[in-house]
Amino acid sequence: MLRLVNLHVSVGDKEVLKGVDLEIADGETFILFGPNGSGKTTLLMTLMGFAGYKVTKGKILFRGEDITSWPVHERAKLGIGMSFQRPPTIHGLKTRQLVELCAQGRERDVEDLARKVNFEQFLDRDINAGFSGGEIKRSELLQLMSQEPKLLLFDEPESGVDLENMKLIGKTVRDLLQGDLQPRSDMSMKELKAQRQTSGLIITHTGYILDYINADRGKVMYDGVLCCEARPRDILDHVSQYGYQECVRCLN
Ligand SMILES: Nc1ncnc2c1ncn2[C@@H]1O[C@H](COP(=O)(O)OP(=O)(O)OP(=O)(O)O)[C@@H](O)[C@H]1O
Repeated sequence: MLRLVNLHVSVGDKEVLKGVDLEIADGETFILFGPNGSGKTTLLMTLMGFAGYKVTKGKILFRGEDITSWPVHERAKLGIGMSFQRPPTIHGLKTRQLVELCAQGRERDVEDLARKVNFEQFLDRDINAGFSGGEIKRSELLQLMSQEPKLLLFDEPESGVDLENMKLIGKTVRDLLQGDLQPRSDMSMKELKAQRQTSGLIITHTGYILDYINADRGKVMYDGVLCCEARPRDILDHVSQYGYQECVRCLN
C-alpha cells in the first residue's frame, strides 16, 4: 500500500525527517509513537502533500505510484485521507458542503453518515467554527466516511476528546479501517485480517485508540527517524515505564 524510501523532509530551513523508511501493507494498521517535536505530524502532512513540507531526498510510493511530487487533491483521489490534530476553521464553507466534496462525485447520504457520528445538527455550521475538541474529531471522521480512503492517516484521534466521545470515535475509526467489509460474527481474527483492505497510520500519545482497533505494528519516531519496531501495546508499556530516552539505545 505505502512505501517510504529514505525520506528526508525540511520545514522552512529545518530538516525534520532525516531518512524515514517504512512499509505499510494492504489492510495493515501501523501506530506511530514519539516525543513532542520528533516529526510525527510532519510525516503525515508530507504524506498528504501539504505545501511547506519539502521532500529533499527519498520517495513516497503509494499503490504502485511514485507520488512524491503529487498535489494534495491527486493523492486524495488515489486514496489517502487524513484526520488532523488541529484542523483549521473555514468560514464560508458549511460542513455539509465539505462532506459532499469529500465524496468526490459519488452518491452519499450525508444525513445518514452524520447520524452515525451524532453530527446532524452541525452540518449547516461553518467548518470547525466554534466546534469543541470532540466535535472537531467527529467532523473529521465524517469527512473520511464520505471520502472512504484506502490509507487513513490519523493525527492523535484522542486529543481533546472526553471518554464518552472516545468510545464513538474509537468505534468509527475501527469501522473506517475495516473498509467495506461487513464482519460476520463467526469469522476468526485471522480471517478478518486477511479481508481488510484499508490501511492506517495513526499517531497516538495516550494509546486510548488501541482499545478499539486491531493495531498490527508500531514504531517510535525519534528526532526525525524511526526506531524500536514492536507490538504497539508493548511500545506503550515500555515508554510509560522508561520514557522515550530508552529508544535512543535502539538507534545505535
Ligand atoms: N512550519 C514550521 N516552521 C518551523 N518549524 C516547524 C514547522 N512545523 C514544524 N516545525 C518543527 O518541526 C519539528 C517537528 O514537528 P512535528 O509537529 O512534526 O512534531 P510531532 O512529533 O508531531 O510533535 P507533537 O507530538 O508535539 O505533535 C518541531 O521542532 C517543530 O517545531
